[in-house]
Amino acid sequence: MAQQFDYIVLGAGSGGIASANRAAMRGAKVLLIEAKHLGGTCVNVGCVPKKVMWFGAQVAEAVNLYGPDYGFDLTLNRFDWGKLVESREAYIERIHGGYNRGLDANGVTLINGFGRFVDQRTVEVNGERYSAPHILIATGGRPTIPNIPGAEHGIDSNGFFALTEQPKRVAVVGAGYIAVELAGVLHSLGSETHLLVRKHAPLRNFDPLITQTLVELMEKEGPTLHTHSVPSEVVKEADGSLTLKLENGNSVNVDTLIWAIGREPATDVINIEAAGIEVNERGFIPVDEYQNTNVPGIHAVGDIMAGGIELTPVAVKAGRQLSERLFGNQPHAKMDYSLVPTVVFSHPAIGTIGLTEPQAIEQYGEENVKVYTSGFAAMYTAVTAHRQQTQMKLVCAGPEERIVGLHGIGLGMDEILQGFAVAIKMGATKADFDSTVALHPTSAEEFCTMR
Ligand SMILES: Cc1cc2nc3c(=O)[nH]c(=O)nc-3n(C[C@H](O)[C@H](O)[C@H](O)COP(=O)(O)OP(=O)(O)OC[C@H]3O[C@@H](n4cnc5c(N)ncnc54)[C@H](O)[C@@H]3O)c2cc1C
Repeated sequence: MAQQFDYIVLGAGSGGIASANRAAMRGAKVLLIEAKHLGGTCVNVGCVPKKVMWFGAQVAEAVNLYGPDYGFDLTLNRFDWGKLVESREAYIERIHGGYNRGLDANGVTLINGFGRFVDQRTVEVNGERYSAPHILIATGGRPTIPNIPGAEHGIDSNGFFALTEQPKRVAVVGAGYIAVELAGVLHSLGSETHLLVRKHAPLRNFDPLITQTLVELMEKEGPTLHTHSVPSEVVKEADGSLTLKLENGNSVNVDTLIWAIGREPATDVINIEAAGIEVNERGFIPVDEYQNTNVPGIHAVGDIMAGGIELTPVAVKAGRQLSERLFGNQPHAKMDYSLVPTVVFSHPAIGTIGLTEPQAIEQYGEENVKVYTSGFAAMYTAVTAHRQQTQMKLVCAGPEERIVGLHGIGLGMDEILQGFAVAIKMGATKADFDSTVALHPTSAEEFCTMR
């Protein structure tokens, strides 16, 4: 006999924990099943450890690039990668504790184990069966490894976070934000770092001003960018090093190779066939605007869903909205996937929301789009020999110049974006930005003073 719950959540990552807690707060009897660690990708091998490493890189930049011109006479003995990892993991442990306390307080039953479907209402974990009228699939994704000879000699982003020693020479393959971030961190912390991308640039789907500035900054400051570089084979040499051979005939020899070429859903291992849940050709689960799969009572949120936005706050919000709809007496609650802001923790950071300039022109017509830009050296860097570019863009549409896109690359952009995202979500126009008194002297003020 299966044990009965109101709601079973498969996967205690960003979406799963948020949904389970909210459902329990609304009175549901909830079972949460997690195969590995509470917090999922974001807390254990994603956003959180990545940001800690990025902060470490910021410290390195302050010491190496900016400190001397601010008058600091520094003698650096060494950088201890192991100590940074130790501090990071201790911080993550504290987050696990917080999650455990939250689930306990809300009365969520947590089981550690790998869940699989038995039928449309039942899952099995550790040999026991559990049933519920509503089941949420929030099992996230896993890194993709290319299908080329020797690919197994490389590691993925999970492997990056497992490194206990700093690689001396490293190649990161991939053009997305994870590749850009990992390469930036490694470079700033002192590894000889190569970033290899298939086409002409990383982050090709960002506004052209951002992509172009990122490439210029990499050319000036590193890491070494290899464009039009498609790996064909990895050879492990007698000295233990790895030679990454490319389709264009070039090769790169490194100690560590990191694949960051994308992520794929893990729907192939949870026996979804037993429940009759449809997946698309890439294995992601299609859902409607209420997070319903094709099977009544089975829902999906986060990285596992087809056509989603693979970000933690998106999974969290979708999970909570679903629980409000199912158990919170809010029958129309749903996630709004429009105007989601995104930050890339590159060097310097990128912040972006809404349409790029080409997207706005396609949507509104060139004659209805007006663009404002601003470029300058961030003040923090401008007083040093190491001046670093900031570039910003506002994309406006229609006679009222509603802001449909805001893009920036520069120091502090990660913290600047959130407030502007609120204004844009509320329908702000260029006149609204102009009528707001600037904060001086900051980089952010440029968004309110563009002419
Ligand atoms: C390197 C990296 C950096 C990132 N940085 C950012 C960032 O800065 N900002 C941001 O917003 N997003 C970032 N992301 C993306 C973010 O981590 C994901 O979008 C988010 O974690 C998705 O949440 P989720 O709930 O869908 O899945 P996950 O968080 O992946 O959680 C899924 C959970 O399900 C568990 N699971 C899987 N199968 C089963 C099963 N059968 N039974 C039980 N449990 C199972 C897994 O163990 C996992 O804990 C980053 C991702 C990576 C890889």
